[in-house]
Amino acid sequence: MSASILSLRGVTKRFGGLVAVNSMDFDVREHQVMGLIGPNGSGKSTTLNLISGALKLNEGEISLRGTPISNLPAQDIARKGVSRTFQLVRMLSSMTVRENVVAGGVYGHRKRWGSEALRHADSLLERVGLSGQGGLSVGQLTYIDTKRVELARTLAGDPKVLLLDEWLAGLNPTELQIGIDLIKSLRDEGRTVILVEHVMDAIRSLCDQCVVMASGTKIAEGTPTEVLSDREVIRAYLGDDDA
Ligand SMILES: Nc1ncnc2c1ncn2[C@@H]1O[C@H](COP(=O)(O)OP(=O)(O)OP(=O)(O)O)[C@@H](O)[C@H]1O
Repeated sequence: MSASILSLRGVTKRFGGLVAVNSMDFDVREHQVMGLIGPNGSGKSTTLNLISGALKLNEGEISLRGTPISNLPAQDIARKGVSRTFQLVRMLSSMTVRENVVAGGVYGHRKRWGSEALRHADSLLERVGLSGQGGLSVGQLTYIDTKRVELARTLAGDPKVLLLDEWLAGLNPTELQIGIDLIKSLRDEGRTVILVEHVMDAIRSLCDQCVVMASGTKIAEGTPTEVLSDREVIRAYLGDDDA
């Protein structure tokens, strides 16, 4: 079994009186895909924001290979190899697709400059299915293609731990299969992936482990088959009447 690369212990985030993330504990093992799932508003995106440093914890600790990272600014966490995509894609509209990908590497784990950065951006665009599209303005892209660019941007800094926030949402069945295969290939090349996802087919076929949240708290942990047959998880998704 692979070693733990990322650990959360007692991680708590409050927004005023609301406890969005309540004493979360879990470990993510190296080279695995971990699914963070749960009903709307259960605290999944907030947890990703705490890992990436976009939000600061109220209590607890997050460590990367045993070294605490939760007190670091977001760009330092990215430099250590933890990067994320956003649920609402954030593109720099004055730049081309290729320039957006290059910009994504600026705070990354591995930096490239000049022609090397441009070549690397083109190879990432090819990888996400946007071969030859680097010169387009981002305004010319379809929704799906902006998501592809978002992933290429995140990969530009060579992250070891990739945080995907509903990256597969809104894809049609053909695109979904391509997206699933792409995430599998990222794991196969040695990256660790944490994905927040509502698409259950993707959870089943991609995740080695899942953590299920409800109202900010971890209610189950295990393989997709284990957690998706857990009574408390079914109750959290369907409500008491339907469980
Ligand atoms: N910046 C914020 N300020 C105040 N409350 C917030 C903030 N961000 C999130 N929340 C609240 O924290 C709770 C958890 O939200 P979060 O977005 O983490 O849930 P989620 O599981 O990712 O939901 P979804 O699946 O709908 O994206 C919700 O009640 C949400 O309204």
